[in-house]
Amino acid sequence: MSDGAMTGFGNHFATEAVAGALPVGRNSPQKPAFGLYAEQLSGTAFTAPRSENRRSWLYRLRPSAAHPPFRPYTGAGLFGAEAAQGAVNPNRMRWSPLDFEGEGADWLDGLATMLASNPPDSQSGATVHIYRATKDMVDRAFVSADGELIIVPELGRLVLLTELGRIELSPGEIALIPRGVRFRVTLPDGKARGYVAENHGAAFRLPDLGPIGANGLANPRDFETPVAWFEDVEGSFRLVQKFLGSLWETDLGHSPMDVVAWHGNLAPCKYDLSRFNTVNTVSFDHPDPSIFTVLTSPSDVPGTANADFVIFPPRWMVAEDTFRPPWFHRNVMSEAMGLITGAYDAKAEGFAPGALSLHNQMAGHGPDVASWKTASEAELVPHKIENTMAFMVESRWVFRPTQFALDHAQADYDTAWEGFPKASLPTP
Ligand SMILES: O=C(O)Cc1cc(O)ccc1O
Ligand SMILES: [Fe+2]
Repeated sequence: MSDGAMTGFGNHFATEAVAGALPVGRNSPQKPAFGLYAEQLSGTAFTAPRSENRRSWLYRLRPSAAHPPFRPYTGAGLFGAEAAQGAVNPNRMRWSPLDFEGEGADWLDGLATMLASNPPDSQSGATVHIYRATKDMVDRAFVSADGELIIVPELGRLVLLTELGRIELSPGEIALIPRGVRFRVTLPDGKARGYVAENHGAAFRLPDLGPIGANGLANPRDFETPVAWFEDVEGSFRLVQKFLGSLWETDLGHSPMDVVAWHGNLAPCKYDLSRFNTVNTVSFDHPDPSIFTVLTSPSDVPGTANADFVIFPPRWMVAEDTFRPPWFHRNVMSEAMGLITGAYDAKAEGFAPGALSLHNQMAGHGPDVASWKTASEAELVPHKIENTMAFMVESRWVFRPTQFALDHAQADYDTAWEGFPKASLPTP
């Protein structure tokens, strides 16, 4: 965070870029300072229980209501695409890192929707996108009415210029942008690729820690929310909104990042994944990956997430008499995975940084043959898995590949599990 940051997850923050802009003791004074406009941005129903309630008050140069009608936007051909038509096949799927093609695109036009689950108006499910960008978003902003966004850079830094502040984001960090927050993206390195997990359900929050206790995993104080920042830009400026999976555009004539002060607990933040306090076995067996949950979006079934954002960070492996990598499994939850850096301990080949994999509900998966062989024969001395960071979006809802995803999947992923020797029982 370049211009200062406020720490904590979901805290009630108060910040002003110009002294005196933030009203004291009330939200909506008759005449806000300097002629600013007060606006409430709600992330939950007004009547949501206090522990769930998320909203912020924004004090801006112009009301965000001031714009002409939205018209369809066709610039980002692969973004917002629906799931492919026809029956969803149950196959395990994997995608090599997507190329940077043609003339290049900014962050918005460079988004490709890969996996969609429930329609956004079901207020459940998650959508997984990949971005490839080589241009700054200059005179336009983006907003998703469909869900909050976890942005996961894999290649190149991003600057997220949001209504509520500036976030500088490097690979190894993630940003969380609430539903409805407008932003544009610039590329300090001129080139960027990464993932976006769009959550249509209940807002992400830190998971309960249960017997782990009061500390551990992602600690609240490591989340950083930017202080108020605004740009006073007039002239041609467009806003593209994602709404029910489709893209719409309107002309604003000014930058919507014109919020001079704000307060509340609905705000973007970032988190450095290297701050994650990884907890794991010190005896035997490979624990369930829920111990690596950074953020969770609960559903209406207790313990059954709408979506969990899980990471596989560097860690010591010390388990005795244990097959240490992920076991073979079939999961009632559906798993989309990406790799930010390094290698993943269950896949010796074919899963490079920038790749994506999908193991939907009940798909048999786990270590590939090479990883299984190595781990089955390894001497079980303490071993540190280093220089790696994979992540998983695990959901109770099946992920449906888009047509683009179906057309670009690796052809031979099933061979990852080809050639396991059969167990041989003792002769009776
Ligand atoms: O399938 C995967 O690679 C993800 C995963 C990792 C793990 O350690 C245990 C279960 C699981 O689904
Ligand atoms: Fe899995």
